[in-house]
Amino acid sequence: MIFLMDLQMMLLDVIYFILRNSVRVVLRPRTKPIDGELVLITGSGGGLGRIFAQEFTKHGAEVVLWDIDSSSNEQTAKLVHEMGGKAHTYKVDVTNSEDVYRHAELVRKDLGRDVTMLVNNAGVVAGQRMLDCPDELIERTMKVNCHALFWTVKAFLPQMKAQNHGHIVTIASVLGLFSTACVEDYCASKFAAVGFHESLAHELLAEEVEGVKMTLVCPYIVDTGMFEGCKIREEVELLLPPLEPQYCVEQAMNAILIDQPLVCIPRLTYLPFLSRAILCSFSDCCHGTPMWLQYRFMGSDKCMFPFIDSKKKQLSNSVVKVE
Ligand SMILES: NC(=O)C1=CN([C@@H]2O[C@H](COP(=O)(O)OP(=O)(O)OC[C@H]3O[C@@H](n4cnc5c(N)ncnc54)[C@H](OP(=O)(O)O)[C@@H]3O)[C@@H](O)[C@H]2O)C=CC1
Ligand SMILES: CC1=C(/C=C/C(C)=C/C=C/C(C)=C/C=O)C(C)(C)CCC1
Repeated sequence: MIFLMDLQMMLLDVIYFILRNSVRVVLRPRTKPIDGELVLITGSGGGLGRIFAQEFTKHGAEVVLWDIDSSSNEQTAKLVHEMGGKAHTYKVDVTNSEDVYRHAELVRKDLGRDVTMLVNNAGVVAGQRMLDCPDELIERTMKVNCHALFWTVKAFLPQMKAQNHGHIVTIASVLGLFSTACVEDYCASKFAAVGFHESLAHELLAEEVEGVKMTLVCPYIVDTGMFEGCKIREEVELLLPPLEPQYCVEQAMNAILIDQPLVCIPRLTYLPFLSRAILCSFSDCCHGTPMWLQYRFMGSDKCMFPFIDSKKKQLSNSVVKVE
């Protein structure tokens, strides 16, 4: 009897949730104020990380900038200062747990308060065919894109939980939701990042920690140079051009400010995610199956080939320069 009542309650809650979210799509919910929040951004020395620093500053937050490269990170801080914002830079290798814990303590001491929002943005890709790729490069991708999430969350979540206030943002990728050829290291690490993020979100819900929010950001190709050369069929590219970095960050900020749990950018990329869930089990990744036919039609089966070639060229140019 209790089971049936619980089932009925659950179904009513699901219907209420779907209706509420349908209304939210039309009438955008109010954004939360973040002035006064202390936002830590990893990989802030360039690309999306730098723009996140500027956008959080626009909204009145104070930013802590962690990057492995000090000079590009100082550049980001300079841009923030020019906007009248407050930025604090630290040279941190997020793959090194000791380095992360030590710098987390240092931030707490230097600023006299806790980080309230964490944006895990640092990311890398090997850009080589798996069988040609040195083991260290594969390991680096796993460490930066996945292991680092454990270290930073372990460093900052306890205070967020203690104050029942905070927000954890994971910059994953659409390649954490569906995959393509020749980016095995990247897809493995981003699928792992998605799994990590989702499990943590479940943990906070199960523990009824309502004040700590989580947002998973899954962008399509962004024009930052990281995936230079990656190309799908021209006609499809008209519908799905690479994203402008500023647009990508603005969309992510909108999602963060309304506590949205997941955002795929652009929205059209929810479709391949859904189509994978419906059409594909792993065994469907074979010649002639619906998934593969779609990939081939859209040129997404070989979209990374020109990217790998351009990385190879970059590598051989830098070797020639060193010689
Ligand atoms: N560009 C794209 O097409 C897409 C990117 N993404 C994701 O968005 C995020 C940002 O990407 P994007 O801005 O394009 O990439 P960038 O390469 O421009 O920026 C990444 C930053 O992370 C830093 N970084 C790398 N390793 C470490 C480390 N061990 N410790 C601390 N910092 C580190 C880099 O420093 P350095 O330059 O010195 O290596 C760099 O400043 C990544 O997670 C990426 O996977 C998601 C979807 C699409
Ligand atoms: C696979 C695939 C597509 C192409 C996806 C590409 C090219 C994604 C690139 C993403 C990157 C570079 C993410 C970085 O984090 C389409 C056309 C959407 C159709 C469905 C299947």
